[in-house]
Amino acid sequence: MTGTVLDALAAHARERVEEKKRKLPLAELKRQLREREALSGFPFETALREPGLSVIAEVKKASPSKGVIAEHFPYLEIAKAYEAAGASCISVLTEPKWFLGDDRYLREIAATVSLPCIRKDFTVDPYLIYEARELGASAVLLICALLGRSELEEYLGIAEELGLSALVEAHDEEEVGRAAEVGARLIGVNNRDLKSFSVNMENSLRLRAAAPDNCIFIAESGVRTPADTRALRTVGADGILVGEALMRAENKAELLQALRKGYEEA
Ligand SMILES: O=P(O)(O)OC[C@@H](O)[C@@H](O)c1c[nH]c2ccccc12
Repeated sequence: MTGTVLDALAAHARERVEEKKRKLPLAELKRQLREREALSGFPFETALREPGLSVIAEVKKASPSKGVIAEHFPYLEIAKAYEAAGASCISVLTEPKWFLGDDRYLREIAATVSLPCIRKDFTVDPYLIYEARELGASAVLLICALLGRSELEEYLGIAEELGLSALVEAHDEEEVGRAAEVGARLIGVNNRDLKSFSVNMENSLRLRAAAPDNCIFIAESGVRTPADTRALRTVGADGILVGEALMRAENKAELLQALRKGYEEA
């Protein structure tokens, strides 16, 4: 992703938020949430704490780097297949322009499967966190490259208050340090460079040591093979976030099993 694409994604996310606020003001959204039963026990984090390789399986129709991944996109069937295959959690893209995501996909998937779901979007405003809760998510993504330290702290606090977990995404040493400083319990290192699109597994392998021992450490993007998960186990990673490889896999259970096996064998 060129600097401009990440900038454009963030700018478009801000526009989307303004439109959402016009349709349903934050005060009204908050009021709706107060009528809801509290979300307790941080189910997303709890699922990731299970022993063995944790797998966050992503429902993704397209991406800026790959274009359309799934022409035919039966999102509920895909989510159900992930659940049956033994995924720990599900990630659902809600960004509409570049990832062809939709809030509706998240709402329906969260209501259908029993796995905890993360809203995968460009969180540039607290509104998207409250809305994630309303859509049925139990976690949100916070991207360090888009948020300063004080925003990260504020957004983490809002998520916490709503009972949502936050996966804090970092791409380099400085960002991992920032995630740790603000007390992120779930840290994801993206193997995809948000500026150049290039994917390098070495990134998460190298940065494991920069994150606190006791955080849940997730390797994101480009994870495809048992050799990848074997290497990740060796450095002490807890889980993976996999989109494209699982989306394209005819037999999702088989791929998931192979990835787990690679991890167990390390
Ligand atoms: O399809 P992949 O290479 O397995 O990647 C999944 C996930 O890591 C990727 O979709 C992602 C990581 N961080 C993001 C931030 C926004 C949108 C998407 C992402």
